[in-house]
Amino acid sequence: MAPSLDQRPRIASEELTPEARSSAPTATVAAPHPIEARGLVKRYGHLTAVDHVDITVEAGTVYGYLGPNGAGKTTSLRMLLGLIRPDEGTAKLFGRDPLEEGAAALDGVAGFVEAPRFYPYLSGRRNLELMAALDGGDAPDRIDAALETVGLAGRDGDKVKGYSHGMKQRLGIGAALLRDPRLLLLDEPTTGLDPAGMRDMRELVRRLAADGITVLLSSHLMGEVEELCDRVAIVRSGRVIYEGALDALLRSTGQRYRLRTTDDERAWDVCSYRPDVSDLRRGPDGLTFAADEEEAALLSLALAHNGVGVTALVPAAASLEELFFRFTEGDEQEVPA
Ligand SMILES: Nc1ncnc2c1ncn2[C@@H]1O[C@H](COP(=O)(O)OP(=O)(O)OP(=O)(O)O)[C@@H](O)[C@H]1O
Repeated sequence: MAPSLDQRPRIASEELTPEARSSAPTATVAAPHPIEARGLVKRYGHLTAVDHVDITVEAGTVYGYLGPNGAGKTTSLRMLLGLIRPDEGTAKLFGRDPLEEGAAALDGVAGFVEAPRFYPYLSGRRNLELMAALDGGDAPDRIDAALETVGLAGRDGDKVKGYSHGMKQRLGIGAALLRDPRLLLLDEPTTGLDPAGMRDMRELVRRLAADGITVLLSSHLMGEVEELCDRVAIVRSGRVIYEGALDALLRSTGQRYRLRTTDDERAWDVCSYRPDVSDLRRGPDGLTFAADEEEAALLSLALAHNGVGVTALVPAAASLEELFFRFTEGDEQEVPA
């Protein structure tokens, strides 16, 4: 069960005189963050899978932990949940370290790493009943609501072996909801789902976040993170190379334009010669570059002067996908501070 506000640390009243004690207002310390990890390191032989990672997830956010395959996302989540021991660093959930405090540190915390696992020959409901019995407390009373929330109320009597991958993922979230979580950790919850399954899962995460649950979502899908998350950490080779608000990241590249022309090769040359056009790139939709409005206007004249017809010149924010590839495959100096 979630710790009540009364269990939050206070200034010990024993340190005050009896008079002061009776008149002093009780000073409360700010509630600890849902996740606070400092300097996490995990090595496997010569490989440093997670390399001095700091993560702070504030209450009420949907936090994207984004990185390519093998970047160390699952290993980080395992350490956060106390499933494996870091070689260095600490991870605290609501101020408690799962390695030191065991199950008590996981009060109000739920989720799954890699894929949720169930007894295939039992029904979805029976699986949840067994888990609820393990969780204890009023978890059994939440089964119906959990099945309803994840859209399995009509299929709860079917054996899990007959569930689609998407249904199993949703049942995994249903199992997490039995714990009445304030924090959900989800490791690539849409991996392997078809587009409709992905849409349903995103919708579910959005609804849970709207209900006030803090979510840490690991993913290598930029669109998903862009759609769902307020804050992101981008990891590459075990290290966090960017951490911050998603909108700040998307704005960090300055004013950008997308340019389509009748002759992109020639347009590229014209753009390259202009000193006030920077960060020129080729994309699937023509060229993109950074410039101010005045320069964009001058550039359109220069293109016309060089016999290049402009079919589109529109302001465009850099997409997370563009930034992700730039950061995870390109030069690290490109990552904004
Ligand atoms: N138990 C282990 N023993 C040895 N190496 C491991 C172990 N677990 C993870 N690794 C390695 O650590 C690195 C990070 O793996 P991890 O699974 O955390 O990455 P990931 O970002 O979750 O990748 P993916 O998106 O593919 O799931 C990889 O190179 C992986 O091979």
